Amino acid sequence: MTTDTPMIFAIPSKGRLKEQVEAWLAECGFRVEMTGGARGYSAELSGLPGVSVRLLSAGDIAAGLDSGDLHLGVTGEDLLRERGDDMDSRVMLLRALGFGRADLVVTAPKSWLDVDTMADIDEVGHLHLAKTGRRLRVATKYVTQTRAFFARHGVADYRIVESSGATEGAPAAGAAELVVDITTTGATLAANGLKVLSDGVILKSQAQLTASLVTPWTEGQLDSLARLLSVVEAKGRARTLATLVWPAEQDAAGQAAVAPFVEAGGSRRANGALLATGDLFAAAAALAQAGVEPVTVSRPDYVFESRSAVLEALKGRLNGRYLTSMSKITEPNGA
Ligand SMILES: Nc1ncnc2c1ncn2[C@@H]1O[C@H](COP(=O)(O)OP(=O)(O)OP(=O)(O)O)[C@@H](O)[C@H]1O
Ligand SMILES: O=P(O)(O)OC[C@H]1O[C@H](OP(=O)(O)OP(=O)(O)O)[C@H](O)[C@@H]1O
Ligand SMILES: [Mg+2]
Repeated sequence: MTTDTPMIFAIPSKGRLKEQVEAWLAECGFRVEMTGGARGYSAELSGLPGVSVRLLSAGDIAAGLDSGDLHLGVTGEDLLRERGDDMDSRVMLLRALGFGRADLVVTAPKSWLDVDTMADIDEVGHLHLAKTGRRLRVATKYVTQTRAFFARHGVADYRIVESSGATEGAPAAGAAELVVDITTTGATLAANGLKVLSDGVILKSQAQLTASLVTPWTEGQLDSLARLLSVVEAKGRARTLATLVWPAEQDAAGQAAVAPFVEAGGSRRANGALLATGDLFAAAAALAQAGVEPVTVSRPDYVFESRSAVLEALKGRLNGRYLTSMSKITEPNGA
């Protein structure tokens, strides 16, 4: 079924996530076709009608999912969590995409030799306040997550200095004592003489395919999501599996040899099996041992399954809450 109002799907228009998102979509077999010219900010996905693609900054995608202006988007989990401690009530993370990885961390100057943990920060905070009458300053643009993390560790004697760029330079510039920022290679922290506290990892972030729970979803829009998700999940599954094929006349011996691997997370095929790639060499050895040959191995492009647990979980969360009046969600039936 095609919808009259398309599902709105936002992807990064710039920055470090842009190319990786485009590569991921291409790998799934979708082409992003710009509508309104190559320099426009709207597009369609080839082969997937009913989806309107918007190109936005990663930060705006998090905001649009949170406000309900978008149905679906790809952005960093760090940016989503920054929308509020209660963000899980407004958006649902559908799938971690394995790229755009960055850690949100609490850092202190390397020269603070006695400081290694959040408990040390608590102590230093008290001392600093007693000695100077001022609170320890923490430079960050991740205010929400910094507050929640410091509270969880019982650290109260600090204040946040909001920073929107070059945050790691704050201590050297005399603008703050501590820094909370994201790091990937650690090069920026090292260049600024900062170290990550041993219990200072606030979030291990990566790009997430995310649905808004506050936008009204029609049945047709959920159908579009179902099609997109089935392809994305089929591609993800394919990456973890390999197909083994052996001669028909040796099928009984072949199936017996791979039975333990099928049980551990594979499935039988006619004259072959679909197995976890991690089991591949052990299975090949078992087949050789049983005298089954030749065995050919290939990687599937997609492995489709009829149900998506993630989609059913999303429907469960939407059920009766934000659906438009015309649409009705069928409960996942146990059949
Ligand atoms: N090394 C990194 N540095 C910064 N962001 C990274 C890094 N690796 C992954 N990311 C992720 O990329 C996203 C931010 O991307 P980007 O800076 O392009 O977007 P933006 O913040 O919306 O744009 P702008 O910084 O221009 O406002 C975040 O989710 C972040 O976690
Ligand atoms: O651990 P690293 O590999 O060194 O990467 C982390 C740094 O990269 C990003 O800055 P960016 O260059 O995007 O500048 P920004 O501060 O303007 O976002 C991020 O804010 C960190 O400063
Ligand atoms: Mg940035």
